[in-house]
Amino acid sequence: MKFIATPPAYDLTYSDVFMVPRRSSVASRLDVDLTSTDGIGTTIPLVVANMTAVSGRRMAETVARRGGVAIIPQDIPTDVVASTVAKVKNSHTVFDTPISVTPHDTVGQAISLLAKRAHGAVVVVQDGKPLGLVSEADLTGVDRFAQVHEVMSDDLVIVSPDTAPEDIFSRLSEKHLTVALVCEGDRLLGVMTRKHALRSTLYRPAVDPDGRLIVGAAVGINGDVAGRAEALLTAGVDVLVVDTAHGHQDKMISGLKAVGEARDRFAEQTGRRISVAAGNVVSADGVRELVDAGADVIKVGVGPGAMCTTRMMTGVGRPQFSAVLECAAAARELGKAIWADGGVRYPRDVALALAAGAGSVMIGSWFAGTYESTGNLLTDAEGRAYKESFGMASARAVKMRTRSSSGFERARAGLFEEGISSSRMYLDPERPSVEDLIDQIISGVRSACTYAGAASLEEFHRFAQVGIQSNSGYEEGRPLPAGW
Ligand SMILES: NC(=O)C1=CN([C@@H]2O[C@H](COP(=O)(O)OP(=O)(O)OC[C@H]3O[C@@H](n4cnc5c(N)ncnc54)[C@H](OP(=O)(O)O)[C@@H]3O)[C@@H](O)[C@H]2O)C=CC1
Ligand SMILES: Nc1nc2c(ncn2[C@@H]2O[C@H](COP(=O)(O)O)[C@@H](O)[C@H]2O)c(=O)[nH]1
Ligand SMILES: [K+]
Repeated sequence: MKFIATPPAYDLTYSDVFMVPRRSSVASRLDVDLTSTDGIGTTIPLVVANMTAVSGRRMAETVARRGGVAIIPQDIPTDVVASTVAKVKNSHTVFDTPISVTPHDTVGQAISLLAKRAHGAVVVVQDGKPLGLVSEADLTGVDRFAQVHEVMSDDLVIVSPDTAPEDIFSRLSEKHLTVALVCEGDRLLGVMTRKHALRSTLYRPAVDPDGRLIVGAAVGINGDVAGRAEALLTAGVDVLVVDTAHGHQDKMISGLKAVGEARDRFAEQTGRRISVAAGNVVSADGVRELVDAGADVIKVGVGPGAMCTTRMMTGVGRPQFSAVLECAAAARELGKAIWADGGVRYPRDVALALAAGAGSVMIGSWFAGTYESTGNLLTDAEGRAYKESFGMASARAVKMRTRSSSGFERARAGLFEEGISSSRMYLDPERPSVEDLIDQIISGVRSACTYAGAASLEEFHRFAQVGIQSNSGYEEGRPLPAGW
């Protein structure tokens, strides 16, 4: 990446910068390969942040199906992470996991399950065999105690797993239906919507050497760090993340070394070396020390996160574009990669982080407002759907994390909060699913690459030309849907 003019002496955020197009020989946005350069195995450069309000099983399987990876947070007990990993590994790599009810379940039960998936349908199944489908329209205005077989539709599109996505799309379009049931014999394997059919030709799932979806998990720097790392490796995680607010500290370095040793033992036993990510830091020195202590990927970002109050509480942190640029260069010199963690609100921010040299971009709060995040779907007084989100250093998260300590210690730890305990992340009615957000981000990034003449992320980083803009420069780029 190069600046088109001498950069200023102060640090820059994503909003401070823009990219200038270059002559391109990349004929189509579909010709851009977005495989991450971080070596984790993702086919798009997106990582879901290890935040309790964001990253769980549904998020993990959905994102991995499109080529990214989710990190299960450090506050989730190890046995729960193990069962989450097992479920993700058992999920189909192409078809979405259905929600099913039996014919005699109630309409109320079906309604409560609908919001668990973005595809908007519940399959009525008896003895493993699908009998019908219920969608929101079938359930609206019906007595909650009615049984689903009374309202279900039995006009179904049933396809075998080897049906081409184009065929599934056409069969659904002909019948004006949204969801196809994918069955092997009588057995329901999964579901595919028209949009899923399109997506399955645009994305490649992120899979492990056995062809199963990948998922990561985090470990903090307190307690039995090596013990948790060993248990997570045994559970089958594909990436381990050693995570704390101030990653450039002694306890991180010793914890990271212990995790690296556990990883190496696991590699000796199984022949598979799992990558370790660690952070957060915002300086080249921090990167070098964490690489030295055994990290393959360095997590970069102090203070940019949407739930994060660190900069306002402490004055500490660094504008994220400059942090990513410096840390990516330091990691690259050592043959390692970084993740740009936090502060991403638009596809342009993802593109700029990749231009600055990030291997992948970590997103938390933006994905909190989706069907797939962990929280329950709530509605406000105006009927708008939202999920509750909170920071991992908020008093709420600290209380959870210190649940085994005394009441006194928990209360004292709660005083050191550096995050928001409760915020509403509204679902975008146009893009309520994390897959919709991924579509938007990835189309933006593909396009950014072709403007730079890049057919891969490595080329994008090499070719990108970046300028500095004023506030009015940024404002000029914003759409004005309501006129002026
Ligand atoms: N990227 C970011 O900007 C930030 C991210 N977070 C996220 O919040 C989560 C919790 O992280 P964390 O608060 O580190 O909690 P942890 O539970 O991981 O504990 C952090 C440990 O580091 C010690 N420590 C020393 N200096 C600091 C410091 N300046 N800030 C925090 N801890 C310090 C703490 O001791 P003691 O409590 O005795 O001081 C404690 O033992 C993580 O997921 C992290 O990524 C949190 C803040 C900033
Ligand atoms: N200072 C804090 N940082 C936090 C907290 N919870 C999460 N985080 C960091 O934010 C990113 C995600 O950023 P986002 O803008 O996409 O939401 C996450 O990975 C952490 O590094 C917190 O409570 N305080
Ligand atoms: K912030």
